Amino acid sequence: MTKPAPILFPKDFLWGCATSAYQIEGSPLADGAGPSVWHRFSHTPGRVQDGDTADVTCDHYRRWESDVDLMHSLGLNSYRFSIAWGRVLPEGTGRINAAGLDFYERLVDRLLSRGIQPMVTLFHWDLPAALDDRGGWLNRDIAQWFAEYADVMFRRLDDRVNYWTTLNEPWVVADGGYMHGVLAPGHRNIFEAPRAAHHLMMAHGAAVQAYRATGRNKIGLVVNIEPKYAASQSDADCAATRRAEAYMNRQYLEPALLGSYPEELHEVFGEAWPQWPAADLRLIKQPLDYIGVNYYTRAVVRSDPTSWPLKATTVKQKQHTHMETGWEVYPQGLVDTLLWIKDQYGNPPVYITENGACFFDPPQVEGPVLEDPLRVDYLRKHITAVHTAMQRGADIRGYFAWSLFDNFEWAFGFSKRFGIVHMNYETLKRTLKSSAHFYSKVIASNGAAL
Ligand SMILES: N=[N+]=NCCCCNC(=O)[C@@H]1[C@H]2[C@H](O)[C@@H](O)[C@H](O)[C@@H](CO)[C@@H]12
Repeated sequence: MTKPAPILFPKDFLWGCATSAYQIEGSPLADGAGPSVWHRFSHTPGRVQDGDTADVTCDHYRRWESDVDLMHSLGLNSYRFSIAWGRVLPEGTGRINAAGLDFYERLVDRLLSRGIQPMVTLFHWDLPAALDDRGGWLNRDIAQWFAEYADVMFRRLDDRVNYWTTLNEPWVVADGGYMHGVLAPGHRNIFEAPRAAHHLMMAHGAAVQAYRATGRNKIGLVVNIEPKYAASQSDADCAATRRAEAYMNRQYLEPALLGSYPEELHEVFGEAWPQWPAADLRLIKQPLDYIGVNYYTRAVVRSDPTSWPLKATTVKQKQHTHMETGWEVYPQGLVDTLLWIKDQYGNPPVYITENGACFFDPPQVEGPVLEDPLRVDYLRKHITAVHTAMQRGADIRGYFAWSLFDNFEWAFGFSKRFGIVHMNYETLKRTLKSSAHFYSKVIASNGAAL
């Protein structure tokens, strides 16, 4: 029996971790920063589990130098983070806050000095509250507001940042923030959700268009993809699965890549689905250098006429492990997702911009390392899935584990831990988990340690 050939990734493959500003920085109002909708939302009683806020969280705003050194010690060759729009433009447009720009410039310079490539996300959900007061994602003008902010960042950092992302997961903002009201800004309105989604994508297009005027590097869009599998071959279950796939996975990819929306959205939104001007879709469909895919789990879907608005519901797969969020662990779903993108959208360059899991970590035991075997197994199987898809022709350029640290998990507060590094929120001590050591070995061996 010959040993299987060792898994090896390309020499220039990006190996990183991902975070976002509101989730790790803390000090949301320091040095002239303007509040975001998430600062407002987390300070609104009842919105976030246990009343948690990100006023401190990982205190990365003050500990960023040693945090970059920690990334370097793990052997990361890239790091995906986001800019807090309100630190740079406290009112969202107009006046620039120099201290905010300086923070991100210093962070980028330190990353580069440690041989770590920054991948910078311009919007990771923390919209300036001042813009929400002007309608936020419901105001068509936001496309220009976002392009203005993006241009400020391009002009300051494009000489050092090689990878830009406009938006992180527009689906979560539209679905959580406007359809179901469980995320900032907390609206529950089927007429608002498609408009917010559309204006998010117009903002994406306007920022890419602005980038092409001066930019010299790469820019893309990050979407969360959750592959949908019909619970049965019945017409009802197959139709429900198509609706779910259109609503979550195609509603953002297809205007960006094809300049059109899936037909199923008319059925999903009914009278709430507007007739968008063709010029809007032309703005959204800007040539991209890559697609970022955030993958966590899959969904097995059946028809459910009582479920709003999809008339579809997820069928729990009790035979598989689940995370603390209730998400099924299903590595094959990542292979299927990457091959679906390859086959449906012309094999665009893809980065896995987020992949990770939150399990109930064992209580912190004394000692240098926290054991988290379930997360090691999750990462091993999903990184192997990436390699499998690459061997079958998918053009994957990098992988970012979510997340570097345990951090503020939105409406879950601090109750969910996705980090490969444990965060003690009282002492702010960072402690490597065994998943950090595992990931470090995978990077050092370029995959052979899987
Ligand atoms: N049902 N369900 N299925 C899965 C749908 C996942 C949608 N949420 C995400 O992808 C968020 C992404 C976000 O970027 C990050 O800021 C979050 O911390 C992680 C972890 O939550 C993930």
